[in-house]
Amino acid sequence: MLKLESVYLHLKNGHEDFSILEDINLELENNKFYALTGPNGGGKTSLAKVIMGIYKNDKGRLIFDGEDITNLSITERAKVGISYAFQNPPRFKGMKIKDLLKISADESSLRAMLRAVGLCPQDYLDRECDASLSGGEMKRIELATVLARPSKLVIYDEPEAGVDLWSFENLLQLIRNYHKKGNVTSVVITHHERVLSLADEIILLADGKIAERGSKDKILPLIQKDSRCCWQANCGGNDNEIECY
Ligand SMILES: Nc1ncnc2c1ncn2[C@@H]1O[C@H](COP(=O)(O)OP(=O)(O)OP(=O)(O)O)[C@@H](O)[C@H]1O
Repeated sequence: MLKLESVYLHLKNGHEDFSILEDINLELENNKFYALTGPNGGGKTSLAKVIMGIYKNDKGRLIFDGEDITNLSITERAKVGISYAFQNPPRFKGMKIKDLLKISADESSLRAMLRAVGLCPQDYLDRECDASLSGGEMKRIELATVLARPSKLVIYDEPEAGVDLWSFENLLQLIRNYHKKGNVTSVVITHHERVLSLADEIILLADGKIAERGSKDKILPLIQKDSRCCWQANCGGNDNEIECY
């Protein structure tokens, strides 16, 4: 359903150019539940943003259901059925939560959408989507908007981030139920073992490259051995110098 062919991404920070993704070749199958994991900074969010069209890849092609979507905008990709739930959902000062929800669903279902993610409609519908919402509240509201619309591919970027442990299992159940309705491919970017254990397949992304893919039993031991997933405190150099090694 989605095929990435030799995808590269560079990003500029000031005058410096950084290679973020390198020669990504990846095929996702219809109706499968994937976990995308790997070390911090490995490129998971960047890959999700390339698929959603938020970042434009420098080289390579993206094929979705047989159609070349490489040059489609974010809106056009949303229209063909690709959805992305951000790691840090954007805030919209001046916009009420009910207006954000109305983008995905009709007025009659707004209350049910909020209840489904464990928020009381009376407390939230008229609040603004601004910085006054906690990180976990904003994650739930965004999940509600994503799950309210039909998608063929949904990428959830660290749905566990900022969500309390009591609620996370319920949110995960919502994601699973949406997946089980069928005709949808789910990709959950995660560091959470519980999510890894539910996935049909785990994809390990490290250093901007697909390092491995397979079952939890195959991937978890590899992460412990992969030098790119190591703790970098001993990178050489001394604390008064910039250069290491
Ligand atoms: N605008 C940018 N300019 C330069 N480097 C960037 C930019 N945006 C991201 N990066 C770098 O790209 C790399 C990949 O970042 P990304 O957020 O995709 O990683 P990640 O695997 O999602 O990490 P995490 O597990 O911490 O969420 C990181 O080293 C990050 O510092």
